[in-house]
This record gives sequence, C-alpha cells and structure tokens, in this order.
Amino acid sequence: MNVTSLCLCYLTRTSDTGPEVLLGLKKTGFGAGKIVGLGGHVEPGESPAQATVREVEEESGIRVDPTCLRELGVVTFRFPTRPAWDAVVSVFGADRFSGRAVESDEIIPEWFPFDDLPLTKMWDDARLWLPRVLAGEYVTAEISFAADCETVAEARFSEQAA
Ligand SMILES: Nc1ncnc2c1[nH]c(=O)n2[C@H]1C[C@H](O)[C@@H](COP(=O)(O)OP(=O)(O)OP(=O)(O)O)O1
Repeated sequence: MNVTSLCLCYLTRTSDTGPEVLLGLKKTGFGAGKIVGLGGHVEPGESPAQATVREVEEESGIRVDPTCLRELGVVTFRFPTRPAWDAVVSVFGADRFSGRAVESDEIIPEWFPFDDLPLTKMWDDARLWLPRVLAGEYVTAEISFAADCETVAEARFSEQAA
C-alpha cells in the first residue's frame, strides 16, 4: 500500500520583537484542536511543492510563489496501531509571500514567536523537530507513535542533507 504523502509549510517573518512563524488552530479533520503548520495532502499529479502552494492559500489566503519555497526536511510518521495513518511529510518554509493570513474553514492562523512556540498544543513530535527546522537545520526524521496515536514512542533522526 502507498504511504500517504502530505506537506507542511512554515511561513516566517521578522516582527519588531523577533522572528515569527505562522501556525494555526486546526478546526476540522485529522488533528482537529491542535495547533499545526499549514499543509495537507499531496493530491495525485501534484508535486509536494505544488501541494504546499495550494494548501497554504486554501488554509490561510496567503499566496506563495513555488520558487520561494525552501525544502526544510522530510518527516515520516508511523502509527503502529493505525497504519492507515502512516504518512511521509515534505516540509517547506518561505519568508516571501503575499497577502495577510485569514481564517479558513480548516484553520485559524496565528503568528508565534520562535522563542514562544505553542509546543504543548501541537502534535507531540513537533517539540522534537520544529525548533530545529526554524533554526535552519534540514531534518530527516522517522517518528513512531505509541498505541494512543498521540504520544511519540520513538524518534530517529538521520544526518541526510537536502
Ligand atoms: N504528527 C504530526 N506532526 C505535525 N504535523 C502533522 C502530523 N501529522 C500530520 O498529519 N501533520 C500535518 C501534515 C499535514 O499538513 C496535516 C494533515 O493534513 P490534512 O489536514 O488531513 O489534509 P488536508 O488535505 O488539509 O485535508 P483534506 O481536505 O484532505 O481532508 O497535518
């Protein structure tokens, strides 16, 4: 069976008080109630970058030119008790984009300072790698969740560069 292909995008900006990243409260579907990065499924015929541009606009109204996307890593999620949820996530970032973040059917967007990320309200794995990608590190990771599908049981990082 093919593993689901997802994308995530961390838009960043510099405010008067320092660097910030755009996250958002997921209103519906997988991960509802958590604060997440913008993103979603890579549809058939799309590249991960094309899916990222589409998902960012659908979820926040912000437009990103594909040439402005930076590859930040690839994270594989494994759910041993729910293998249908297994996914490979292509992670991108961009600091050039147009428009202002607005609420959509899926997400209530919010900018967070790099030094005050809402990690306890995010997927449990985010604390392990989001600060690293925001610090400029390319991350290749495989995350296995415990039986509760919420808690990280094991996280393996490899040194593979972009
Ligand atoms: N564990 C973990 N940490 C961080 N981020 C994520 C996960 N698991 C995840 O699925 N995600 C991210 C990856 C994706 O960006 C979204 C999930 O995509 P989803 O919202 O289900 O996909 P959409 O295409 O927007 O939804 P549909 O419209 O297809 O229902 O969360």
